[in-house]
Amino acid sequence: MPIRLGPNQYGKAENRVVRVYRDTARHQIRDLNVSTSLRGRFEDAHISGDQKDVLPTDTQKNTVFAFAKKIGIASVEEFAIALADRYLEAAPAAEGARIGIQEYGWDRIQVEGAGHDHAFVRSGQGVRNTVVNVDGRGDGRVVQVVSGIEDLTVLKSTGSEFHGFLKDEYTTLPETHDRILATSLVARWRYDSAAIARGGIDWDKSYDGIRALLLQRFAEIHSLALQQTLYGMGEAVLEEHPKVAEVRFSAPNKHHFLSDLSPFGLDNPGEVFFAADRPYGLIEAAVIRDEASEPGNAWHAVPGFC
Ligand SMILES: O=c1[nH]c(=O)c2[nH]c(=O)[nH]c2[nH]1
Repeated sequence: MPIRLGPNQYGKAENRVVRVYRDTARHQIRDLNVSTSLRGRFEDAHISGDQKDVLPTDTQKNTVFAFAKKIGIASVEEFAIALADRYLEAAPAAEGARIGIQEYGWDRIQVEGAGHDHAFVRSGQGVRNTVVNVDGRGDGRVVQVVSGIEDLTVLKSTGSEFHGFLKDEYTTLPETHDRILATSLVARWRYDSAAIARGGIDWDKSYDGIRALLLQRFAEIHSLALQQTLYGMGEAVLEEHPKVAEVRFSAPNKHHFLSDLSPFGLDNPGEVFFAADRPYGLIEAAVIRDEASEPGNAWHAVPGFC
């Protein structure tokens, strides 16, 4: 029976590494969840069981911690690219490496109006992430970076409408000119591969700017649908960040239904809502620059995006 090995990759998932910078009394920390994967010519490992080409996942884990000390974590993107390059150097059978990182933010605890030197509180608004794919080695290698934010829960209590939609015999949804709009946003943006190759991207600054812009546009756009809000947010990112080639969103529409208080003789002009858990609308969209570079493997194994 003709049978062959299909797509495969292997690595160490969810290495939780915390790097403390303690060169001065004012410490800094970076708190990461790093998942590594190698892909390439690994048929022997699967078919005959010969592991000569396999750089163990344990070694991949050790490299994450050793690199956190040796090169530090300037940004999740830089750290991921350095790890990918290292694995490709160490494992000749590997043709590509994928490094996914989530970063948990920590704010300084405020004590008497000042941020404490070494006590932190987890920042609660969205988890930064990146997925880096490197194919090949040396000058000809292709580096793709998709960075983003997840679990960014936002709500506006007005400035959102939904009407004029298609109706059939099963439609019961009332049209509304004033509703709550809320979502737990996942946004990912792909950097142009040519811009990455030229270098000089300030990854942390770019992340901070895009995050702030997404929030600003969510607040400012008078929404006619979550779809239109997402498009407007993506458009703003592409306009202000020339090194970004495309933005993709996955946004659950966290429905807030007006509670019917009429049985109790009470009116309810948009004041009391039932926050439904499920089902939820799931709105997903990509906003793409016309002359964007080809994505190549950029979206490799990034689930949840159309
Ligand atoms: O912003 C929305 N988009 C939809 O597609 C949709 N569908 C729905 O029932 N409510 C909403 N809201």
